[in-house]
Amino acid sequence: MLSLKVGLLGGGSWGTTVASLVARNAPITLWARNPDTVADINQRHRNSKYLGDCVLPDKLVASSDIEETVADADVLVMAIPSQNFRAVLLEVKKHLRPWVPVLSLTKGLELDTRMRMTQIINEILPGHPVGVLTGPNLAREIMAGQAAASVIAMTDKVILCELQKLFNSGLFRVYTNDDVLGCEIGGVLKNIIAIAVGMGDGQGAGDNTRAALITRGLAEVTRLGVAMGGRPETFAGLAGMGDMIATCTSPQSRNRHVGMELGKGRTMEDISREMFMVAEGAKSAPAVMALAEQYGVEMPIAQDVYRVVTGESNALRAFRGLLRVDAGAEHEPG
Ligand SMILES: NC(=O)C1=CN([C@@H]2O[C@H](COP(=O)(O)OP(=O)(O)OC[C@H]3O[C@@H](n4cnc5c(N)ncnc54)[C@H](O)[C@@H]3O)[C@@H](O)[C@H]2O)C=CC1
Ligand SMILES: O=C(CO)COP(=O)(O)O
Repeated sequence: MLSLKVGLLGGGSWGTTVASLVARNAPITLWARNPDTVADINQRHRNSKYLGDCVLPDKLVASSDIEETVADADVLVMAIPSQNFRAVLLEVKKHLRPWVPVLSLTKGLELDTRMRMTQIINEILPGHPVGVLTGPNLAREIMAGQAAASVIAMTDKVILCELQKLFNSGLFRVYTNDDVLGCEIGGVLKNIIAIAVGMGDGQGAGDNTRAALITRGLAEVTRLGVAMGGRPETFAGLAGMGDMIATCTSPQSRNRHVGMELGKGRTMEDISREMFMVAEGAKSAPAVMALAEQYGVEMPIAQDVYRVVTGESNALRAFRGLLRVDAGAEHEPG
């Protein structure tokens, strides 16, 4: 057991899953804003709302007191959806000790500012080492004890290796990477492509179509990621291709689910009304398109997803539109 104390904020599916992984290696407190979730975790070792009947480790302690969770933490982990991330971090700032590493699990951009979560952390908590944990990691599968791999990215190599030990276990292999931007943006952008794939699947598209969308989707994700400063090989790794495959093909993915429902002709408003979990791709799409414009990168698939989630177009038209885009050289020079 490591002696580092971990505070994790966010009592949803992924926050609870990662807290359960860490509980094997180090003492951890999970902060959830909903007192029923806190009671469920502490008394029944379940998070029934988000993870059904999955049994959580006895050692996992939950709290509804953010100060208690953060004040003596040696490491802070953020599992708060992107549009609420800043507000929670501002609350944290009052209680966190200096230099404590802060790790984001969140796969979205802040809509108003187009900022990545690590940029928000740097702005609000300057001086704290900042990183991300990301990869093909569907929460329920991991809770069911299935093997998975992930990437932890941070520029400080010494802290990175210490943090790797917190999350790594037999069935959850954690690799290290120093390309924070590439890993983080890979996790954001694959959600948009998963919506596109869902839109196709919802209309009964075939396996060839799905493979084409995933592959061409990865090409445009890589173009934007590299233009922003990420490394090409990151997008061929777990945080890029790996997460793209898992999210675009799994019935467990919330982003793909949103796409499927759009593909069946439903509106975003209708779909959101029924969902209590976050689908980050739908929220981040406008910020992604703004970044594509800023960096002068063409993203025809993301552009169509953007038009559909904002109600400017519908899934059927989007698909036809994609087929009309001229097919150029597969690999652009440069
Ligand atoms: N579920 C998964 O398999 C994975 C999710 N992620 C990412 O992790 C992040 C969190 O996702 P999930 O836990 O799955 O979402 P979720 O929808 O299951 O849960 C979100 C949680 O955040 C809490 N929350 C929202 N706003 C809050 C606020 N202002 N203060 C306190 N708590 C607040 C909600 O109460 C809820 O407990 C997302 O960015 C997602 O893309 C990453 C990898 C896997
Ligand atoms: O990020 C994820 C898997 O790696 C989870 O994807 P969804 O948010 O689409 O469920």
